[in-house]
Amino acid sequence: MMLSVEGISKSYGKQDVLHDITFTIKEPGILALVGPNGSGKSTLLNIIANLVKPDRGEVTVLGRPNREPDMFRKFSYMQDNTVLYEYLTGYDHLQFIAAVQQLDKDDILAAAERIGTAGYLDKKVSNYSLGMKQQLLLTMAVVNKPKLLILDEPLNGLDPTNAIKVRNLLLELKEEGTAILLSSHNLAEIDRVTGDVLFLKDGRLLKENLKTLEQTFYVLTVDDPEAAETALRLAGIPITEKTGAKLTVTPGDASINRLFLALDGRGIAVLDWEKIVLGAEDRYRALFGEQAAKD
Ligand SMILES: Nc1ncnc2c1ncn2[C@@H]1O[C@H](COP(=O)(O)OP(=O)(O)OP(=O)(O)O)[C@@H](O)[C@H]1O
Repeated sequence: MMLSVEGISKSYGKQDVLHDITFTIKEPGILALVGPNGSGKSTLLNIIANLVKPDRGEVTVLGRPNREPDMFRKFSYMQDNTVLYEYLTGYDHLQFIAAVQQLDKDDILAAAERIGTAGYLDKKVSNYSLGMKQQLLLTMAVVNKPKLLILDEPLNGLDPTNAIKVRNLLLELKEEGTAILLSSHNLAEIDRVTGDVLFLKDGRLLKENLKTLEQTFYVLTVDDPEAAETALRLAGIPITEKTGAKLTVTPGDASINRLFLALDGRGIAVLDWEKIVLGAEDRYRALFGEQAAKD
């Protein structure tokens, strides 16, 4: 078990920010945390990292309570850039972490090369752009090669080139056996790195796997829509919409082959077809509405 979050609740005064949040990460992979501004994403990540105390609930990291003093060695938490010191260099920041984590200079340089910060480590953070700060934070998070990596908005402020680099890095880390929990507002990027999404709504979690078959639709254009409707119903394949010659079907567990066979068996010709997989943004709109999607 990489991470277990069990019954976490947190209020600030009368405001119920998190209500009985429970989820686990059992194996290496990427899990995204999504919700509108102020929905409690940072509060939840801060609680997991033991920076904020919950009112109720337990967090265990790699099988041990997150409150144990040396737990900071086991996982990394990338917060926003307010944790950086403007008057120190990037190297100073990494040296501090290396001292605490008992790492050496080679570890620092390897992480800096990997993330692309090596060229400006000797500059003071006050001279960094938003994207450079973001990359330094990421270097600080990966330098100890953690098994569990928690990232709060890792793509903030990155230009497309660096966003692609970070995306590839996340996918590489996953392949190397890292479990990653990240919050992000960039739903298109989430679709590119994972289908596992936790949506935070009104203090409660909705766990979704966006790559499941319920998120997959086929839009078929057929020569005889009435006969096709009957054939698909008989085959137990649900039709969610019918407009003229176009049928939208959700085959569920049924394969696309079965769908074609059901039609072909009755001599119905499929003139055109399109596969549509709903992503994080579609699901976000359905849960939070159009307004929230513009946040
Ligand atoms: N220390 C605190 N004291 C009082 N209220 C707080 C505190 N920290 C957070 N809150 C409130 O809790 C709610 C959730 O805040 P949080 O920062 O966790 O949201 P978020 O989902 O990370 O938002 P964003 O996407 O804008 O970063 C907000 O209404 C915020 O005002």
